[in-house]
Formats: sequence, C-alpha cells, structure tokens
Amino acid sequence: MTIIAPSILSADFSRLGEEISGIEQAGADWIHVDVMDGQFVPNLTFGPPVIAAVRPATKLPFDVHLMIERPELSIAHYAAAGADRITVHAEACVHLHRTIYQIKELGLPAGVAINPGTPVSVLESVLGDVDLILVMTVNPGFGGQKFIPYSLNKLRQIRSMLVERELQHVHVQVDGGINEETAKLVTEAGANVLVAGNAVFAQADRAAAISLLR
Ligand SMILES: O=C(CO)[C@@H](O)[C@H](O)COP(=O)(O)O
Ligand SMILES: [Fe+2]
Repeated sequence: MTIIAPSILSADFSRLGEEISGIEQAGADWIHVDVMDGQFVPNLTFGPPVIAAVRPATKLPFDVHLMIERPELSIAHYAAAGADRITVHAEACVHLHRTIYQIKELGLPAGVAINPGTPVSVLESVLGDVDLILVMTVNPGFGGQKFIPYSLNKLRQIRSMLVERELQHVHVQVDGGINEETAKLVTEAGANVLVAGNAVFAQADRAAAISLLR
C-alpha cells in the first residue's frame, strides 16, 4: 500500500501544531519534516527545538528529511527531538556508510536521499544498509516546484536493483512536485512513499487531497 507523507514545509508555520494534528485527521500516514540549513540548500527552516515543540501534536511518525551539511554532527539531536526516521543526503555525507550506522545505532530507520543530478549508482554500496531510498524529484530547497520527468528512469533503475538483490522491503520515497498526475507515474515506476507539500496543504479539503493521491 502507498504511504502518504505530507510535507509540513507547505503548512502554515504560525499554526504548525494545529496543521500537523489536522493532517493526521485527514488521513496522512507519516509527517514529512524538511530540515534545511541555508548551506546544503538555499533555504532555512527549523531544527530540533521546533520539532520537539510540535512532536506532541500527533502520534504519526516524523519522517525527518535532513537537507543539511555534515548531518553526522546533529543526528542525535534530531533523534532526541522526536524523529522516528531520518534521511540524509548522499551528497552531504563524506562518510555515508558511517552516517547511516550512526542513525541505526540510535534505534531509527535510516534513509538516503539523492538529488536530481546524482546517479543511482551512488546507492549501490549502501542499498543493503538502509530502510529507505529518497529520490528527489525536484532540486531540494523549496516547495511548489515542477516534477523532473527523468526521475522516473531513476525509480525504475532503483526498483530493479532492489528486486535483483532481494531488498524489496526497502521503501522507495519520492519528494517534489507530487500531485494527482505524477503520483500515478511514480508509483508505476516503483515508488511506494509519496511526499506531498502543496498538493495537500494548498488544498481546502486535505482529506480529499490525500485520498486522491492514494
Ligand atoms: O524536500 C522538499 C523540498 O526540498 C519537499 O519535501 C517539499 O516540501 C515538497 O513540496 P511539493 O513539491 O510537494 O510542494
Ligand atoms: Fe522533503
């Protein structure tokens, strides 16, 4: 079954707790939490104190997407703030394998994200160590961007790598420009976790928006 993870980047930050509770009631599966540091990406969001403050707003898992340089320095703070799973960018990790194990040693499932310009081959040596692969379907940093069609080739490649290595339990997540139309394309190409910011939070009826994506 497809997992729907609304991205709170598109929520009203002045009412973040209420927005998160509302999205749980609307039928979300995970809460996607975009952390940006103004270095790895040209935008800045929030860090552990804000995540800890809104953590009581829902029982749903916090899926923390770290778009930050040197994540190894702060992963433990995100875990302590209430992250239920943590994804780091391959491009931001000098010691990717070590960072994945740092997340796992904290007792959390670890994910690896790749940017649109990064080939899937970087995943080969860590595929057996992760719980989730995140294929960025836009360049990270902002919500509301247009889906990059070449991502579909990358999803197909990843799905066949997973089948070949009998790793079908690994989640394949997509993030960026996911809407009713692209949701269909990415699921056909092998994705099973859909992150959606604008396609959920910009809609008046969020329950209907989530059902449509599902
Ligand atoms: O990580 C990111 C952006 O870098 C995302 O999670 C966005 O928040 C997705 O927003 P939409 O493209 O769905 O509006
Ligand atoms: Fe994200």
